[in-house]
Amino acid sequence: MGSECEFALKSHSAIERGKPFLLIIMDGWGENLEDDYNGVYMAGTGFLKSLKAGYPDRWRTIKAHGTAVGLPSDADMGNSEVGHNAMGAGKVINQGAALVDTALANGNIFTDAGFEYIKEAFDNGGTLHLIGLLSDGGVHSRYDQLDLFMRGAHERGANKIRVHPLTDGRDVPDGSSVQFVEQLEKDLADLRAKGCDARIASGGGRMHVTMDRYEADWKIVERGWHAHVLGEAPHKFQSALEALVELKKADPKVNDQYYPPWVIVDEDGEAVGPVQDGDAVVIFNFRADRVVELSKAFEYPDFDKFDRVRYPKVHFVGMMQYDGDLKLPARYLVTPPVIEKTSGVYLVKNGVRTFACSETQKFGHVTFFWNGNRSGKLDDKLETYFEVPSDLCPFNEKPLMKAREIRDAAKAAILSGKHDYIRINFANGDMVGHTGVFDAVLDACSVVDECVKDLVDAIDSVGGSYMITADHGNADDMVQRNKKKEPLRDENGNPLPLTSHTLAPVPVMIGGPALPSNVRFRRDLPKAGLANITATFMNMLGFEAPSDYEPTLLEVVSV
Ligand SMILES: O=C(O)[C@H](O)COP(=O)(O)O
Ligand SMILES: [Mn+2]
Ligand SMILES: [Mn+2]
Repeated sequence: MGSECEFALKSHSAIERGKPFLLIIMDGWGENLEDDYNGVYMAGTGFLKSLKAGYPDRWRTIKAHGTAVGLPSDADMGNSEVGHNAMGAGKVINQGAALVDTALANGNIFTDAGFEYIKEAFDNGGTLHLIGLLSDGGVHSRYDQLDLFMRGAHERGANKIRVHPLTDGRDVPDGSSVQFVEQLEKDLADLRAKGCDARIASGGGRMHVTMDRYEADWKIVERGWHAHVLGEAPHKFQSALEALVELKKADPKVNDQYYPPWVIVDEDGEAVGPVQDGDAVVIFNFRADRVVELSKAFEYPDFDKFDRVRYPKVHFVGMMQYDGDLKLPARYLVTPPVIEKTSGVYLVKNGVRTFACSETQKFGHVTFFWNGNRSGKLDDKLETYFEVPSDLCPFNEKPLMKAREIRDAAKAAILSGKHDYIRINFANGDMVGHTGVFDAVLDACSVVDECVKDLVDAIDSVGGSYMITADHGNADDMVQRNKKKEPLRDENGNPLPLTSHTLAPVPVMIGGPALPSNVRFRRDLPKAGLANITATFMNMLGFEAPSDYEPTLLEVVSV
């Protein structure tokens, strides 16, 4: 971590150290068009609305999407990984999606060590398996990257390819899985025409099969292992399209996110693509959180989270290395972004006592992503990380999620006097927003408003200060729209739900008795983004921020 003095921070000129500082991230909470489809606006969010009266001195918005958070283009919506990385690090980091684009464009993805390793497998007759999220959402993966990679791999010797797609409906509209599977079938047919035995082998919906995160429910990964590796699933079909159509016919409640696992079989009922000894396996997601668990199942000989039944000896790589501390996986195609000297590192070196808390679904966001994709604590003595276990159901069924439990834990931390910096994430706007169920989103946003108010009251009572912000939009727009921004409807006239994040900016609000009255938001940073909040909250903790961080949003005015 370098020498202590390298990390020593100067005191801030106007804000003193010593009073507790509360940082709240409202996940999936953008500032958007105030109409009937804006869940944040339509919900009982009176407290947060009242803070807007602080505009422009203590309430403003910042960018949370596209190039402002290191994504390839301004058409890319923000997401938790890039958002929490930026807020934790104080810098705009060229993110996984962009790094994979570059590696495909300059060809390095096919010459680096990771590819050499899988090539050994298919040069010796092994099948190349590709497992990952099938969409153009650009949050965990992108279809064009998969397509370019498959073609490039075939040109370099992969003669048998099996794709194991997970349907999305979360970063893209529900129902779009059919188009993506059709596109994939077309591209696989092109490969077959070139002599490659290329097929879809198994799949399922991302929230039910394979893509669990933060060990919320290993059963999800187990289902994926059975389908992708063992070639076993309760539902067997001769084509992926048939799987999507028939499974939906059998249960209309099934959607892209929650398709059960399925396997493609030949005329004899044999699975067409189980993973065998000597095969190559690639996870083509670039984002870590939802593929760490599957990576462990492939990589760890002594894995014990479920019975793998069969553990094939394969050449396994990730699109990226998903966890730099665990070195997981050991082999990967593209080197992940290096995120160093994060705010957490500086703050522990300067003695700040931190309490970080969320529920399981967002726990790694305020710890792992926040600390630049580092697992574990930065300092055992100074930091307390507290996880509230999430429910295991679709979150529209329990839209309050664990907001009140997180509030209670944070309140106790504030009142205890044992922590200088309390950092929490409320998952509701995002996790319920992804379900597309508007009434549930209203409950989700209202409970966040209630809990934020309680915590601001607690911070006031101890003379502290607070910053409330968000990582990207989601609940702020719950309808799909045409180019004129008019809502789209189905054949019965019902609005078509928007399950994905939005491109909206997010609000930032600051206050509390410890914030001197002559400190306010400056007016000269109209294009500020999430990375600008880092220097800002370091100021609120009483420090000048490191000089290479994006500038603070604060200024001190003379009174
Ligand atoms: O993984 C998910 O749930 C979504 O793809 C993105 O949501 P997040 O970036 O808010 O986690
Ligand atoms: Mn998020
Ligand atoms: Mn989300």
